Amino acid sequence: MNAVQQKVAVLGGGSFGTVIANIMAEKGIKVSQWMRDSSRAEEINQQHMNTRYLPDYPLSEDLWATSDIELALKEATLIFVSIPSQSFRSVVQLAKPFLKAGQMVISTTKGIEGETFSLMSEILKDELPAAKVGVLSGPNLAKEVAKHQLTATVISSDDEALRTDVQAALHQSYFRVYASSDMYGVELGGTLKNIYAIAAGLSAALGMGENTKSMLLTRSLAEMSRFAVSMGANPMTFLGLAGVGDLIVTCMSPLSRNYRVGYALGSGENLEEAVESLGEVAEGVNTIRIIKAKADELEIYMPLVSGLYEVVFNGAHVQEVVKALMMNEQSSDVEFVLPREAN
Ligand SMILES: NC(=O)C1=CN([C@@H]2O[C@H](COP(=O)(O)OP(=O)(O)OC[C@H]3O[C@@H](n4cnc5c(N)ncnc54)[C@H](OP(=O)(O)O)[C@@H]3O)[C@@H](O)[C@H]2O)C=CC1
Ligand SMILES: O=C(CO)COP(=O)(O)O
Repeated sequence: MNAVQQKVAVLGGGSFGTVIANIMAEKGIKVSQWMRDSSRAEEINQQHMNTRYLPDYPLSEDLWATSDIELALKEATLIFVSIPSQSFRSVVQLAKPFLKAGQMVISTTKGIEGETFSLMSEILKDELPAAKVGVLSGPNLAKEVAKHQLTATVISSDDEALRTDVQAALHQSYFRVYASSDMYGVELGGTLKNIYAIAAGLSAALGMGENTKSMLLTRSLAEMSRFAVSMGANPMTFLGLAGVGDLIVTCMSPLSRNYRVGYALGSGENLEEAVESLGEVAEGVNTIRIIKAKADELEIYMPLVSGLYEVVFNGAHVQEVVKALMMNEQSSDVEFVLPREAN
């Protein structure tokens, strides 16, 4: 089907759901955006704004929002789910009675379900066994996309038709969509980098230099790819937009909510205050806890995650943790070239 003839539904009324829906509405695709708050849906329909999540960014007059999930999903062939990981499964369950076999359902969520250690694609497969599943992830700060800053992302799926349909639906003069078949790697890239964005924000608040930033980013990439490979992902995925690309943007931009939580912690706020003052989702906070538990269980070496966990949840002093990290046994640079054990 021609992209413009598709009917698309986006589940989620936050910053990312809104920009994704808006990209497609701007190019004439029929889009319905579902959100639980009917007054916000009215605001999008009448004022063409989402002032809670994207203040100051005018939206397409063709973007239509509703709080009626059945209506939103009616006749939709492509469905994006842009809901924080903690509520993702419950929203998919809400949508389930209105979905048909063979529909394409794509997660844009960068998090893990703690109780089951499921990525969002796994929740989709679990809840909707007859759907075609994909994930969209990459360096995509919602507020920059809303301003039409030139941006690229990745669509990953085993299903070639899904990849090409999403590329066609989202391609814009300011938005490019690259394809991947490593769904697990793409999804883990987007999820894990949130942890290191908290570490980067924290270090920025403490005045780290450029050498330190570079070391932190590169060792974060080493650690996240080590974890992902031990879970079955392809390390080459981490060279792409969904790996190093998303790590760079999230660790360097104060627009990142995870970076902002880290910055607030480094400026002396406690975790509760930092999350409260943000007022939006920062997936990395839960992800630290979930990944730390998994790394301990599987004995995966993740010194940055362990150190950050101590600082964020156990009140350890950053300087002490940093000193211990720096004095650790020296190791291999790229362990896919020189294995750590061989050093
Ligand atoms: N923002 C960004 O730059 C990007 C975000 N992402 C990812 O997209 C996902 C969504 O993030 P984002 O849109 O930014 O989040 P926001 O915090 O901006 O918005 C969250 C949205 O989810 C809704 N929501 C939460 N729980 C429920 C529920 N139980 N039922 C219905 N709606 C619910 C909220 O509704 P309500 O307002 O009523 O509470 C709100 O509309 C995250 O995993 C994030 O990592 C990915 C790329 C970029
Ligand atoms: O994933 C993002 C950019 O790609 C958004 O990051 P935050 O959730 O930290 O704002």
